[in-house]
Order: sequence, then structure tokens, then C-alpha cells
Amino acid sequence: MPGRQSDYTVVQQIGVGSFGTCCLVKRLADGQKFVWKEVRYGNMREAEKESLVREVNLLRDLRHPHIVRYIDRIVSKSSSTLYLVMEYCAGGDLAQLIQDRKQKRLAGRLNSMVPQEFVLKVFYQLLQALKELHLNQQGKILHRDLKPANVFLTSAMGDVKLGDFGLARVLSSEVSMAISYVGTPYYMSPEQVAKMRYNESSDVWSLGCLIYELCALHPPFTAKDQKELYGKIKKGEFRRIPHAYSDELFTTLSSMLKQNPEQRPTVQSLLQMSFINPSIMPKP
Ligand SMILES: CN(C)CCCNS(=O)(=O)c1cccc(Nc2nc(OCC3CCCCC3)c3[nH]cnc3n2)c1
Repeated sequence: MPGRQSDYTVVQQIGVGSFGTCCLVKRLADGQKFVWKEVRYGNMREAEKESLVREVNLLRDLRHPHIVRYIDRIVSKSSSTLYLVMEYCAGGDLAQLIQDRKQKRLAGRLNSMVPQEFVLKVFYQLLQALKELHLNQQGKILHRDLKPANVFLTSAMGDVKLGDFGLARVLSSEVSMAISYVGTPYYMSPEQVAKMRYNESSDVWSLGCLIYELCALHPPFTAKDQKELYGKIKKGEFRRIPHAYSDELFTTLSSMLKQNPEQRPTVQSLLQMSFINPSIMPKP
């Protein structure tokens, strides 16, 4: 049973994403905080509106501890706007955490590195979220836009939740493509650069880039422009993450960044690694 705008009060706007404006809101009934993301569908073609409805229904049915929970949808016909109400993650996003650590490092502060224990927790939780998407009963869901700004924290250095995925795929019209591809595509896989099919192994590549960046505080491939970046991605050379992080972690990240998608580990195989998944007993 969809909600109404009058069920909520807007606390503040917290940003603009690939879909539109994002606000922190409070539910009047119980004062609980949520975020709502405004999707203006007025200029969408019929096919895009149908795709948006399919996407919202898919989001509604996803229930997982490491995927941002969809709570409600509100349609405002007068402004041709869909408000997607989602759980609020009070810790912000990983992009902010990386930015803060980079500032600390620039200021010469000692504890600028992200502890390996936290890196492995994020790694494990995002693998569980990707497993839920890739093995979804209603058919495989690919994230397609895994990046630090799409991973939210329940609290400072708390648990993580994957957010904002389907919308990037739904808003595939020219307009939203322009919006959703603002910024440099640091995590683009070689197969995407070569305009080949995107599949689960492309999500594994992006997760490898994300965990690499959490350790090194920069992506594995950086460049001054898109042409140079694509060249580096295709060449596939990157530096080791700082030596404070284990060889096991770097070796695993290197396998996720293999040029050939078929040579990359699957989400399932990564979840069988005892240094990532605490419920797997180490082999004697
Ligand atoms: C891009 N980042 C560096 C911005 C800094 C980070 N600060 S922030 O975004 O204001 C901030 C501060 C504290 C808590 C939260 N919590 C939060 N944010 C969401 O989306 C943010 C939105 C995503 C698209 C782009 C605009 C911002 C959520 N979506 C579902 N649950 C969410 N919970 C966010």
C-alpha cells in the first residue's frame, strides 16, 4: 500500500544522484528517519516508465542485511515525480570515508590507513550483497554501478549496505545516462571499455577496484582523462596496495582485476575464502 507525501516531513536535502534529488526525511507517525530519492518521470518514454515500475517492484522485494532496504514509494502525479523511500544509513558513504582518510594522510596524521579488519568486513558484506543480487530468485540482478558513493555505512566504521543500483540501469535514457555518468568511470572493466557484455564478473572487477581503493585510498587505475584511463585499464598494470595489507588480500584483489573476465573468481568462490568469510574454517 503506497504511502503519501504528507506521511513524511523533509529534514534536509542531502545531495543529487543519477536519479535526481535525495532528501533526509522523517516519518510523522514515529519520527523515524529515511531518505527519499526523487525520480522525475515526466520526460520518460512509456518503455522507460514500464522499466522504472519493474525496477521499483524488484527493489521492493529485495530484503538483505547488506542491501539498502526499500521502504515505500509515493507517486505525485501533479509533479510527475516518484519518491522512493529507503532506509537511512547514518554513517554516510564509503566515498566520504576514503576522502576523510586521504585528508588525514595529507595532514601527515599517523592513523590515516583503513584497518585491514574493516576492509575485510566490507569485502565480506559486499560479497554477500552481490550473491543476493546474482542469485536472486526472480532472475540475476547485476549491480552495474558499484562504487564507494553507492556503499553506505549504518554508523561510523559500522556495517555496510549496497544502494542505488537498479536506478542507474532504469535511467538508461540519454538524459539520465548523461547524469549517471558524471565523474570519471575509474571502475570500468576492460570488457565495458571494449563495449562487450556486462555480467557478474564485471561486478567482481568493480568490487576489486572498490576494495583496492579502500586500502590504497586511490583506485587501481587513475589518469588525467578518459582516453588515458581506458588505456591503463586495458593494459591492466597497478601497484601493490600498501604493505600493511596482507599478501593474501593483494593476491585476491589481483585475481579480481584479471583482464579476462573468465579468469576472475566468482562471488561464490570468494565467499569460500577463510580470510574473508569468518564462517569458513582455515585449511590445516
Ligand atoms: C557522495 N558522497 C561523498 C556524499 C557525502 C555523503 N554524505 S551524504 O550523502 O550527505 C550522507 C550523509 C550521512 C548519511 C547518509 N545516508 C544515506 N545516504 C543515501 O544516499 C545519499 C545520496 C546518494 C546519491 C548522491 C547524493 C547523496 C542513502 N540512500 C539510501 N540510504 C541512504 N543513506 C548520507
